[in-house]
Amino acid sequence: MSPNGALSFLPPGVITGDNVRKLFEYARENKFAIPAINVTSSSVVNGVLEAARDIKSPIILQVSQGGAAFFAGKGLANGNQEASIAGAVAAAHFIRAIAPSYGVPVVLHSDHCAKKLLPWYDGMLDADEAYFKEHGEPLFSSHMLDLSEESKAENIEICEKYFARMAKMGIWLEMEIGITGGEEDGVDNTGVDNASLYTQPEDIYDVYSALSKISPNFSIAAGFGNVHGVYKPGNVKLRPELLGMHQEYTAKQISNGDAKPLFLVFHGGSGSTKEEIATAVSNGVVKMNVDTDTQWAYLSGVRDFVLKKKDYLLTQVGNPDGADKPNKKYYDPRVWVREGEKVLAERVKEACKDLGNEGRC
Ligand SMILES: O=C(CO)COP(=O)(O)O
Ligand SMILES: O=C[C@H](O)COP(=O)(O)O
Ligand SMILES: [Zn+2]
Ligand SMILES: [Zn+2]
Repeated sequence: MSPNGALSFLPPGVITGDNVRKLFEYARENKFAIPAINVTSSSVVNGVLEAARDIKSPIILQVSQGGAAFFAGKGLANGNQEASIAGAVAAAHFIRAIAPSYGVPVVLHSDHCAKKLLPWYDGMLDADEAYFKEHGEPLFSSHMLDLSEESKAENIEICEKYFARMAKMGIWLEMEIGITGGEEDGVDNTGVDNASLYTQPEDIYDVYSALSKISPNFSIAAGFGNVHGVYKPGNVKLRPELLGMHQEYTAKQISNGDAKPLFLVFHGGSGSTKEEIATAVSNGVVKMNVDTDTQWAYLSGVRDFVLKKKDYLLTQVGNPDGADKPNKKYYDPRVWVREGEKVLAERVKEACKDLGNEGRC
């Protein structure tokens, strides 16, 4: 652990621009990483922020396209990504309003955006530009483009186009090359050929070389066997040691003395072993995404409460303490939703500890 307050140069609340790069540089130098937790409601946001505050950890909150639509409300039409745009913007404003109260730096990010979802991305960038006009910084800290299903040339070309627009506001870009298995935003990659789950060092260098001409503020989600979700151990193996090879290859090409020039992102963090996580971090992973395990944690808290208090939850009035006893204090969402938040917060703390992110600010 670094001395308390090592990241005190960062303000509490949502950080953008150079501050995001400084955070990732500091993490890469000091061999730790920051978990990125998918948030789908204000309750999930609060549970994650509470955990980060309690153990003095910087934190990344991210919305997926589906998670953003949920934030806006599943009752809204989303045919043209309107709910995903409105929900992402609403989540961002909520997080911006509340994050300073928790006293830790927060990176506000959007998750996978495949080619067919670019209208969602455009909507978020419009919101960034409007916010930038008024406040001199973007609404979000960073966004992810995931063109990993397209050809490498098209992937890089679309990234360059968007990154030029983002760089004007100092927005960080996370891009993906090599496919994450499992499922994301309804894109089913469960049957994808194993070889495409492991990104090649030459491909990473091509990305680095194109994007570094625009701005240093980008990271690469390289496939090293990553899979979204938690499954029985199968035939795909996580190989975080490959990331060291990527660093070496790019370092050799640019030969400027920088041994670890890449900022790398670990997708599919749920279900990974402590050892896999540590190896990834030692090879320059600065961000690890965790969704499935935090979903499970939240559910576990609610489920255990409901099962334990079942006899207080079957009728509005009447429980083991008396036929006339009201059950309001058990079915109030502030009681049972809170139980989900508590277990979620513990899982977030575990992710921070696994990544060496505890006590950093
Ligand atoms: O990579 C993720 C989000 O982009 C999260 O993956 P898991 O759900 O496997 O943790
Ligand atoms: O892409 C993976 C994340 O876990 C987001 O999942 P989601 O698309 O179901 O919200
Ligand atoms: Zn992907
Ligand atoms: Zn992912």
